[in-house]
Amino acid sequence: MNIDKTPIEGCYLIKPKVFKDDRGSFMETYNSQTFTELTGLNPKFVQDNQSVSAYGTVRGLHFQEGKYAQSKLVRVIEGEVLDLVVDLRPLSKTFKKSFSIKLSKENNFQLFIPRGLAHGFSVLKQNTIFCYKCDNFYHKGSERGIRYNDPELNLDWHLNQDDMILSKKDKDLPTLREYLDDRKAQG
Ligand SMILES: Cc1cn([C@H]2C[C@H](O)[C@@H](COP(=O)(O)OP(=O)(O)O[C@H]3O[C@@H](C)C(=O)[C@@H](O)[C@H]3O)O2)c(=O)[nH]c1=O
Repeated sequence: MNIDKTPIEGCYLIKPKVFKDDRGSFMETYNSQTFTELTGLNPKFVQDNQSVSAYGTVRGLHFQEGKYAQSKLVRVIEGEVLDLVVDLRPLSKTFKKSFSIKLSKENNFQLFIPRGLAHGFSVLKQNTIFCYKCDNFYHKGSERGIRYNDPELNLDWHLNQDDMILSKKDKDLPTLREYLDDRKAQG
């Protein structure tokens, strides 16, 4: 397993070692010991999620706030996505910066997303299966988000606007500016 730093502090790209033989292949999809050795982090994952999406789906940008903030370890087991994070930690050197990477069944890449980042992905192949571990439980009241087409972030989802499929909830999310103003007002 290789772990590469990304431009966003605490966000790592993980490339599992795949063993191939006549039967097929094998890989460790998570090893807490190796993960801690290579990153210095020790997340305690408590929830595993899976979504299936049609080509053109955009999910995000999502995060949970406060005591329900989540780190996530995300991967694709069928199909391909463009996975995208935005740093929302005000004290971070990369505050408001984004990073994206293609995750696919073929490359087996995983992205570790620390708490304090917004996360989303666009689906580049039909019936993509997206799996992820979270180190905190789902808590509806702590869910927050930023609109996928935020004018300030100007994110490239690698999709034509006409092909995009979004939930009503995601279409109605606030812009980054609206979210940050709201966060400031709440103290
Ligand atoms: C995220 C989540 C949703 N749900 C329910 C709520 C809702 O009825 C249904 C679908 O939820 P959503 O539309 O929020 O699903 P989705 O848009 O796939 O949400 C996910 O998006 C990606 C980008 C993330 O980063 C995740 O953390 C998560 O927010 O599933 C749970 O029961 N548990 C969960 O952990």
